[in-house]
Amino acid sequence: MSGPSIEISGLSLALGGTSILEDVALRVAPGTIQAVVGPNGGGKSSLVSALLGLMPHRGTIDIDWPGDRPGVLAYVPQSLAFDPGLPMTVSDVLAVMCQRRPAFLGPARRLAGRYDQALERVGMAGKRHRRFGALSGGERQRVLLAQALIPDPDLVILDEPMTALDEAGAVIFEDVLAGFRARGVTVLWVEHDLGAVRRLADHACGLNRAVLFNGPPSAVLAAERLLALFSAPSQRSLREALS
Ligand SMILES: Nc1ncnc2c1ncn2[C@@H]1O[C@H](COP(=O)(O)OP(=O)(O)OP(=O)(O)O)[C@@H](O)[C@H]1O
Repeated sequence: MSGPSIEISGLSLALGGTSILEDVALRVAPGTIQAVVGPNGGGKSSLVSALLGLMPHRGTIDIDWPGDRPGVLAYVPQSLAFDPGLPMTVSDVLAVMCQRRPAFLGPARRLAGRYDQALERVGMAGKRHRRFGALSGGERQRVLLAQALIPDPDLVILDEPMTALDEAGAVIFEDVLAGFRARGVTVLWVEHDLGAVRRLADHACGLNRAVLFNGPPSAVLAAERLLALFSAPSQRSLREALS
């Protein structure tokens, strides 16, 4: 199965009485890599949470899977809230994130063989039995990326997956993304590295409470738009100014 399309319309979300997202509309075509860029606190992770069904919101999010059944979704979180003292191995963490059966029973048989393969893909071969809490930040990030490869996803949601990755890790990430593209996986990718977005995304959406722009990176990531996106005091007036 190839990836689904995503249609977000009229999405508004408030937290603690503060408006976080306002009337967000975004269409992601099947099998494309859609980046979401914007300033800290601009609502990118909140958009991801709404997409994952984790945050109450107004408006609609339609994921249109090809075929007659929903496909497989993988999610790479921005970070994992984790007590580094917990006696959990890399394998345990993969089991917690990739399967419904309790992690203490070990990996589901159907997935067990894929752990080593996924860890090797992200340059973590042989580290399956290491304590997760003892890994470096970049190594943990690689494990988070590896867990998204295990279920063979049709839709992948990445929330700042390059954070903490070194140069070799960034090359691996780019290769993983190329693999998703080749398989027709739909990717929604929150990212701060605008150079990577320019190189790798099909479309880039500028989000700061509202969508300020969306289109091919070469067309929309121009200096004046980025300045507006990252310094805007009033998003509504900017959106009008940019349209
Ligand atoms: N539970 C909450 N209650 C109140 N405000 C919240 C809550 N969670 C997030 N926020 C606020 O919502 C806003 C958007 O946060 P979000 O994490 O979506 O931004 P972001 O664009 O992903 O930022 P970053 O680039 O820093 O990761 C922030 O101002 C944040 O403080």
